[in-house]
Amino acid sequence: MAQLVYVNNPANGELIHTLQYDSEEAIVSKVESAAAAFSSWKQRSAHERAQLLNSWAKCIRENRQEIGELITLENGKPLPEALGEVDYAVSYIDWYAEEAKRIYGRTVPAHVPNKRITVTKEPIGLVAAITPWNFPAAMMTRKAAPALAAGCTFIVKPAEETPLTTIRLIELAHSVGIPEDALQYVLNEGPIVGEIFTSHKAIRKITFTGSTPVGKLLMEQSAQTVKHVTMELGGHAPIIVAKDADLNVAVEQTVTAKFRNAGQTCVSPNRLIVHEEIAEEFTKLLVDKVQTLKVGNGFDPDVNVGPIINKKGFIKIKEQIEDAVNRGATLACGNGYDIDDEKGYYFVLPTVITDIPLDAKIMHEETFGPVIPVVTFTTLEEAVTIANDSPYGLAAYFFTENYKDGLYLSENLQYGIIGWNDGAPSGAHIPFGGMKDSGVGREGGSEGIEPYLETKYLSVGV
Ligand SMILES: NC(=O)C1=CN([C@@H]2O[C@H](COP(=O)(O)OP(=O)(O)OC[C@H]3O[C@@H](n4cnc5c(N)ncnc54)[C@H](OP(=O)(O)O)[C@@H]3O)[C@@H](O)[C@H]2O)C=CC1
Ligand SMILES: O=C(O)CCCCC(=O)O
Repeated sequence: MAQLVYVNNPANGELIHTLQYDSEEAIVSKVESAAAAFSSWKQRSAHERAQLLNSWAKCIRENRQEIGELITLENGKPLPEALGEVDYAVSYIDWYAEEAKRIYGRTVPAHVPNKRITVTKEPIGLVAAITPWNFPAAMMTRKAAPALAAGCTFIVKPAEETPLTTIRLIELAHSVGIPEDALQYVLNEGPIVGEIFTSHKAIRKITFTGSTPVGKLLMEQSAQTVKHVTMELGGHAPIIVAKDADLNVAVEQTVTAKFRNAGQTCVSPNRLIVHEEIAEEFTKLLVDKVQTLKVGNGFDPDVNVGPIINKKGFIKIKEQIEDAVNRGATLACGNGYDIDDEKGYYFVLPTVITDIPLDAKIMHEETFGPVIPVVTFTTLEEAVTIANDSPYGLAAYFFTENYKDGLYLSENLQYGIIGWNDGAPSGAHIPFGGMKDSGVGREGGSEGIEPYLETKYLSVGV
């Protein structure tokens, strides 16, 4: 009997759908058919690939409500956020449909008169993706759209918590004419699929979004077949609030950035580093705002913060809160859970922690939950030291009205994405990715198609 995948609603634990795992033989066979589809897909003109991507985007827009509801059902995020994710996911397809037409080569002046030198770009081949549950639509299109635009074929393993969104997006792609073999999904446990993807020679690139330990493992495994990799891994974003910051803007943007997706976002702020002279006022404004957030089922129109994806995620959050309290921290608001272990749902009240020592776990480990600690600083140098004291380097934010301080912070924060008076810097048109343990490579922007291309150099003697 084939093993089953049970997809449950994280807001109430109810079973939504049951799917069958692909056997290992079936996964290999899908990989091989996707590899075989490469020669014909890459021969389609860039304009034809772009047209097919545009048709896919149009079709997703026509089914926006259905996909949004699917995301809320299997991921738990509030429906308006899920619909926003559908728009965000489509924006990657729009962007790369256009970028498909701008894959330029160049001619190079030769060093001798009797040579002509050209450099061209070619699609890398079959790309395998492993995606997480926190943005089941956007993390898939952010990888599939540039791959298909470049002329690569694509196979994806979605997270076991949220496979339905991926499956539906792929069905829609096929319905508009993207060839079935060129865009496929597989279902099985992460380690099993990871092993097959990384060892199979036909796969030329692995693109992954997920935890840092799994990313490191995939990089190690990919070394055996010298695959290209893009790794979008964990984060531990600081927010620095300078004493001249517009506090209302800083609070508004902190709350939006922190509590979307119940804090389960790699660019979610994980530490607030606030100037000592404004810390009391800022914290009061923050706590007042956080206490207005309503936690519950994402289909309830009043709800702002949905459930935690699963028990493992909940335990990590609870341990970080308990560790902070054991070290003498104060819970300025929050401090509550609504969980049912038997049914399988886990809600965490939005929590602000103060009086916390710098060596507390939450100050160093990714939380992936609706909890944020506040620490204070005296000088900007000290704020930067605290902010950079992390193995991660994905996103950092700061709020200041002072131009010189802003330049100092943007130049000294060791992070790939910087938001200056901006808690929402993401977009299909910008390069998203991190430094240090947060990963390798960039997704989005003109940078996001390069990793799907090989460079070929032709020297002609004349
Ligand atoms: N950068 C980001 O955006 C994300 C960061 N995280 C961080 O990771 C923590 C744990 O979340 P979790 O979902 O367990 O993250 P994982 O990294 O374990 O899962 C992400 C994806 O990787 C797959 N996977 C797991 N193990 C392997 C493996 N050995 N080889 C190949 N693929 C694998 C998963 O498959 P399967 O579902 O089958 O296990 C899933 O599709 C979170 O609390 C958060 O801190 C998590 C998700 C996204
Ligand atoms: O959390 C992630 O996995 C990536 C963040 C996706 C949302 C964004 O692009 O801001």
